Formats: sequence, structure tokens, C-alpha cells
Amino acid sequence: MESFGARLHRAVAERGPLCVGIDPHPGLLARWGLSDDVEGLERFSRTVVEALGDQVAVVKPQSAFFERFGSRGVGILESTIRQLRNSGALVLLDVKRGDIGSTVAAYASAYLDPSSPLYVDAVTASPYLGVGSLAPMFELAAANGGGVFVLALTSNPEGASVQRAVAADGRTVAQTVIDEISQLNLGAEPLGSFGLVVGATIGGTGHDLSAVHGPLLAPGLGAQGATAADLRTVFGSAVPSVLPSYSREVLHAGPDVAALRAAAERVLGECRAALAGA
Ligand SMILES: O=C(O)c1cc(=O)[nH]c(=O)n1[C@@H]1O[C@H](COP(=O)(O)O)[C@@H](O)[C@H]1O
Repeated sequence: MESFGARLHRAVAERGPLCVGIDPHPGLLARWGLSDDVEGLERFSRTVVEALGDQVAVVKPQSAFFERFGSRGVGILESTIRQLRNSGALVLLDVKRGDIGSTVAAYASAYLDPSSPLYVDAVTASPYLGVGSLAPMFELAAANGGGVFVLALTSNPEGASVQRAVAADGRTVAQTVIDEISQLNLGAEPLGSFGLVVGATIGGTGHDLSAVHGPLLAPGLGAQGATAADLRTVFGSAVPSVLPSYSREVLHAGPDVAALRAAAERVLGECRAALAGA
């Protein structure tokens, strides 16, 4: 099967470098005139799929907002994933999983095994039980054309105390994560399937992203305060690999489908200009 990196590379070439999150916050449901229940969740998700499924390269449902409604919410997540895949968008499920290896194997089969009801193109994962503990995810992803985005430098201010702590060899914890993921992408063409998450909010930190050769998901744009103009400062020469990610900034434009599409078009234009150095 074609690798996730190759599929993502093509999707970005065709649709532009943009990921939009489906984050049905209670406040957003209210803003859209929807009830804070499974029916509201379903309507919200359907609308985002209708508006953006055939427009943006990657859509990132945030699992927590579906899980909070229990099994019926997870059912809506399953159908949202199916609809997104049918509409041609790549689905990056934001679950930030991490555990001992034997349990990670179960998470891998939940999200990266094509026979699973929650099968997606890629997931987010947390490396804080050691990057090596995520190996079962990397293996199943590689076998099935999937991808894994590993947290390196997150967009929230609390992340720095852990991620920028200095390990025994003098590198930051984040740099060790970056270096281990870079190894996984060695030799992959045109792009590796193993990505990193680096928040657009963090400013210049001096981390070396030049050898990653995989996608760099950049959340924190819009609602968390970062702008497209920050991407150059954060990513430096690695900007060609950046996949900017917006949730509330775009979702605030709903529920009107045309307005959602226009909002995604606007942020994509801002990112293209910033990534091109214009
Ligand atoms: O993995 C993520 O997507 C993620 C990593 C990170 O460092 N910061 C971050 O905000 N996110 C997610 O990205 C989305 C950001 O949403 P907005 O702030 O509304 O654009 C949320 O779903 C977060 O869970």
C-alpha cells in the first residue's frame, strides 16, 4: 500500500498545506445554534464534512469531544471518519495516545488496522513513556500506509518544563524525540510517514528540525494566538514540511457551509504566503 507520507504529499500538492480540526466544544455547538448532545454533535460533524471534506488536505477530529458523549458519541466519530475518507480528505485522529508497548499495540490496532471501525490515516501519539514504546504504532502504520504524529514541542505553555528539560546527553527531551522520529523517516520518498507536533505558539527555540523529513503539524494558530507569520520563526528552514492546523479559527465561521469553506480558504492563503516567505 502507498505510504502515508506519499499520500499526504499528494494531498498537500492538490489541496494545499492545511489541516482543519473538528473540535465540537460546547461553546461552538451553542454558537452554531445546536444542542450540547449527540444530535448537536452529529449535525456539527456532518456540516464540517460537507463544507471541508472535499476542500482541505487533512481533517483532524479531536476524539475527546466525541468520547464525552459515550458510545453514541464514538459512533458519530466512526461515521464522521467514514464520511471524511469518502470525501477524499486524509483523516488524522487526535487521540494523543501513549502507554507501555503491549498496550500501544492495542491502540495501534484500534486506529491503524484497516479492519477497525475507527481506522484512520494517521493518529497523534504521546512519547512520554519513551519513543520506543510507540513502536507497535509505527510498525502497524508502516505496514498499512498509515502515519503517526508524535508530540515534540506542544503549543501549550505547560509543555516546556517537560519537553525542554535537558537529557543526560545535553539534548532537550524534545530534541531526542525529534531525532528518533527522524531516524524512522530515513530514505522515505517523497516524505516520511512519521510526523512531529510542534506548536506555532512556541517562538524560536533553537531545536533542529532539519533532518525530520516528515510532516510537521503546527497547531496553536488562531484561537491560541499564533499567526501564520509565526511559522517562519518557529520552523526556520523546515517550513516546507509544515502542515498548519486550525480548529476554532475556522469553525467559528460556521454553521454556514460557504462561510466555513471561505474561512479555510482564507487561512490557507495566509499560510501559503507565510510559508513562501511573501
Ligand atoms: O496534537 C494536536 O493537534 C495539538 C497539539 C498541541 O500541541 N496543541 C494543540 O492545540 N493540539 C490540538 O489542536 C487543536 C487546537 O485547537 P484550536 O486552538 O481551536 O485551533 C486542539 O484539538 C488541540 O487538542
